[in-house]
Amino acid sequence: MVSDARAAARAIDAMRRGWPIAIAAPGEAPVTMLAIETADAGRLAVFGGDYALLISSGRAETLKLTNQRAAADPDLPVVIERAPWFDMATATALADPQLDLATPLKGPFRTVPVDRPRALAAALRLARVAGLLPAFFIDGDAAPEVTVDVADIDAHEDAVRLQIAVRARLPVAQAEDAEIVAFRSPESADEHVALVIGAPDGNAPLVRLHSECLTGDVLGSLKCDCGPQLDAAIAAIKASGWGILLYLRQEGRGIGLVNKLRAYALQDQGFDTVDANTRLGFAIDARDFGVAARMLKLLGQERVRLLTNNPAKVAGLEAAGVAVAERVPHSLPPNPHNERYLATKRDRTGHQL
Ligand SMILES: Nc1nc2c(ncn2[C@@H]2O[C@H](COP(=O)(O)OP(=O)(O)OP(=O)(O)O)[C@@H](O)[C@H]2O)c(=O)[nH]1
Ligand SMILES: [Zn+2]
Repeated sequence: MVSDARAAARAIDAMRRGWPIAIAAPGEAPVTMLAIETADAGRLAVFGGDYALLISSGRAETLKLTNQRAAADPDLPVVIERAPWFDMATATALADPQLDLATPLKGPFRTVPVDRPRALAAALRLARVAGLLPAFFIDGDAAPEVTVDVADIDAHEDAVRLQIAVRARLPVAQAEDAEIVAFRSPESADEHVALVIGAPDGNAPLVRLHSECLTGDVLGSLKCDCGPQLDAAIAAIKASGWGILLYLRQEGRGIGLVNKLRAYALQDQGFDTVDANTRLGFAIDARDFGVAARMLKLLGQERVRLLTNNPAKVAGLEAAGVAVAERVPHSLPPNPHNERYLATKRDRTGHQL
């Protein structure tokens, strides 16, 4: 099958509108699916058939529905066999952890062996990219709006076709001698940008990979350290002579704004940042730093000094062919609202604070 760069984008659009799609993987029968979050009783009736339910293994673990699996791996899907009493409310309770504590899950549910692992895992990835809860009705008889091949979904997430779209001078409050560079790829609507501060001086640039955080960067949220880290990164780069801030459109560590805010709502119920992601059915960190490496290479930089406390950022750049000559710590004083968040990063996600 010839890869169709637009197929994944069309499938994402269809899922967000509540339309059925199909995913095909080589050697597997195609899976027809309807995202639970955007479905309703009418759409489910049209989807019809003897549908089953698809959730991630992290979500299944939370619901104690694991498929004879030892450890939760968010990439491995779990399929729940159709029961005659299934309806929208049942599916919503499986998909959305908001009511886990308030309303105990009804059952019994029976999981069945996963017969099309690649297509089903790709569905969960596509839901994350679409910013939806990773949960689907599958195997209805409705005709899909679009059929997407797993190769198209891989291409959608691959930065290989990323290019510089435009460069312009952008004096900013902390650095008047800055230039903004915007990047685009044909597959993805994400427009990542780089802020190049100062002029190359022969030394490896001081680089910061900053993942988008609307609440912290724009609204001054005290729940995280993003806003102060952003300001301090620009100041540190300016003070170092020259360097590059990459502003990556990876809101919520790659799960999107709405899903991050769902995680915040779970944090209001007492779960920490790690458990909140797992309860939603996502990986703890869904980011791929290959895109950052590609941006640095397009800017001619294959050796950097990296401002971070996160070893995964160092490893991600190195794996994608950008040498990290030095890791420069980037910690800011905690406030009463983000103390626990920072402690969780240190204790559960390996941050070197
Ligand atoms: N899913 C989720 N994302 C969050 C939460 N709090 C902050 N974020 C996101 O985490 C990202 C911020 O991480 P960064 O500061 O880039 O990186 P880091 O992994 O903390 O590593 P450092 O380089 O050491 O700062 C942003 O995309 C935020 O939106 C949360 O509770 N849940
Ligand atoms: Zn933040």
